[in-house]
Amino acid sequence: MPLPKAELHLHVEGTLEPELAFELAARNAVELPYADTDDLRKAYAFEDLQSFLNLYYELMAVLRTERDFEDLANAYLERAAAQGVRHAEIFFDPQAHIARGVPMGTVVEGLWRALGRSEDSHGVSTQLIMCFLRDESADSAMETLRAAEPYLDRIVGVGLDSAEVGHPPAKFREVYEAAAALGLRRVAHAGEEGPPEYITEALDVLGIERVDHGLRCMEDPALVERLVRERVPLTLCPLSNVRLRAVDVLAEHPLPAMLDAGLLCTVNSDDPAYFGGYVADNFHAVHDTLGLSTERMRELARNSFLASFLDHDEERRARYLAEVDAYEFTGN
Ligand SMILES: Nc1ncnc2[nH]cnc12
Ligand SMILES: [Zn+2]
Repeated sequence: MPLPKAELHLHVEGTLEPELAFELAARNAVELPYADTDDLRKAYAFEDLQSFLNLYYELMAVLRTERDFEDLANAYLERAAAQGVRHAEIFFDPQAHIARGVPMGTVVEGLWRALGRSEDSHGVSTQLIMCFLRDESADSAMETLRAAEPYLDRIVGVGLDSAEVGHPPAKFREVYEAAAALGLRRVAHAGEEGPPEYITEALDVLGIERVDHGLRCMEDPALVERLVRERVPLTLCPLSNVRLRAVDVLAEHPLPAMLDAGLLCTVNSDDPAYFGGYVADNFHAVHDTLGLSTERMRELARNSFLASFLDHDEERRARYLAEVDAYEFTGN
């Protein structure tokens, strides 16, 4: 039995496995510029975030109907359950779909067909976080927020993703203010490829409660001190960092130093279909390669529930934490 955990940094579109991409392409008569799944997998050699994003957006062309989004989310939830995930806070990128003529309602209703029965079918509780694409305009983000208003009972918060460098958080001040006024929780990718200043800006200007990635905070000791003092969670994605070359090799990942510094770190999979592993694979990789003790692994699992947006259901959070505390490690 895998260690119980929450997954807090997961792009549902990044769970599109090559086999499902081809199945959906056939279903929707979409032509993919790859001969087969092996040929597609050869394209998974990324140089940086942008080279990954190019493929990530290209493959989304196969997602067209509610059923497609339902199948995508169900496939993820089934895998996540097998990896010990008890709770998942799932990102989606509506602008990337709306731009292709797929309305917000199709995306949210489709995802909800899977998420709404996930507890019964997979034993995984879920929440949805709508991300804005930071390389699109602030006006486009605001329009997207307005388009989401009929679905806010299904969306717990907003996030910010896509190409980071050159798109500082402050561009989205108004849209984050509007999101807060609607009662939405706020997170943002910061410090993945971008500088530590983007992390500070996302905290101060956007009022975020969690930092997605946040890797580069380690370049700024005063920022680390602040993140520790304010108990701001970081959603780290170690295998993603290797594949997108934010770190050279996993053995050089700063996670052990971040934990030693007292940061509230969590481990997540980001875009598992593209980066060679789901969340338990990330846990195993950091355990095996970075030599983290079982107590550190338990801390990571505890952190995932402490950092989750389960504030409306503290009883559930306590139940999940008790499961982590009772977990007996066998082998690794
Ligand atoms: N790792 C990542 N960083 C920024 N945007 C993303 N969109 C999907 N995955 C992403
Ligand atoms: Zn991400």
